[in-house]
Amino acid sequence: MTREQLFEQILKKKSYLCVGLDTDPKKLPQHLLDTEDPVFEFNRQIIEATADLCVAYKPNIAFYEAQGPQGWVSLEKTLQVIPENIFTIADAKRGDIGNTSELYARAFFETMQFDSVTVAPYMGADSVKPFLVQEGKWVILLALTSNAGSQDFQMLRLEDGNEEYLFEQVLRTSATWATADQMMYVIGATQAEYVQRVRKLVPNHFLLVPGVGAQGGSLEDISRLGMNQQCGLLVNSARGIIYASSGRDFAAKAREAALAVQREMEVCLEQYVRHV
Ligand SMILES: O=c1ccn([C@@H]2O[C@H](COP(=O)(O)O)[C@@H](O)[C@H]2O)c(=O)[nH]1
Repeated sequence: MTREQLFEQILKKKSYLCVGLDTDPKKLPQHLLDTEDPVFEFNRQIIEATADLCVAYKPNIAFYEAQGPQGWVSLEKTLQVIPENIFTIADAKRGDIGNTSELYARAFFETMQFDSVTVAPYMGADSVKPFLVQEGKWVILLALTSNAGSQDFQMLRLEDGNEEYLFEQVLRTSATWATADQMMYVIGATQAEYVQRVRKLVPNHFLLVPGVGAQGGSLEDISRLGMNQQCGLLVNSARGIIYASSGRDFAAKAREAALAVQREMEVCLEQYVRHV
């Protein structure tokens, strides 16, 4: 999917919601446990209930890997039921020496047909570039994450005369590896106060923003400070949507939660994106 196609979907749905499919077998509604593949059945119903309200789905790969071979089967089946025009993100946080990264890229872009994969920047250019060779596929690079530990390295000040934060150096350097048509960045919703610094370095890139909902980040703040004229944001919520209810009504309640976010997004789009 291209940046323009993604923006078209955002305008059409008046939404930049990414639903996180962080499906924990321990949290599944009781009545699904008798089905052949409860994780898939849960995802299928969540997707059916939310597909018109979101523009992306982001399964966090940990939830599937932890289940062994059956987890990979559930993930593959889930990918098959995501409608074509919805952007898919493998939140896998990969990256290794070049030849290993090539195989990670093959795993997520060929064996499984994801549109994008999250990648850690710590090993540098040769660990990221193998994910950039396939047209239409995206790298989403970790830049300023939503967790408290982001302070440990990402917020270190560099003694380079500019006193930049390390995350700013990551943005500056990695922006030379790929254009805004192939690279996005993870910026936590809990980091809204730094988003203007991010936008100075990468004004046109899409930002994948986790951390609203369960982690307490503000959708309004991140939208006001982080939007560009093509929206430029995919805001993820997982637990706040998929676990809105643990009962038989889980899909209907997930829809209600997604709808509430989409309505807030519609207002933000009208306010902050000029040609909406
Ligand atoms: O900085 C980051 C990077 C990734 N995540 C992932 O996003 C979701 C958030 O889930 P919620 O339930 O909406 O909190 C999850 O998969 C994280 O691993 C992040 O939270 N922060």
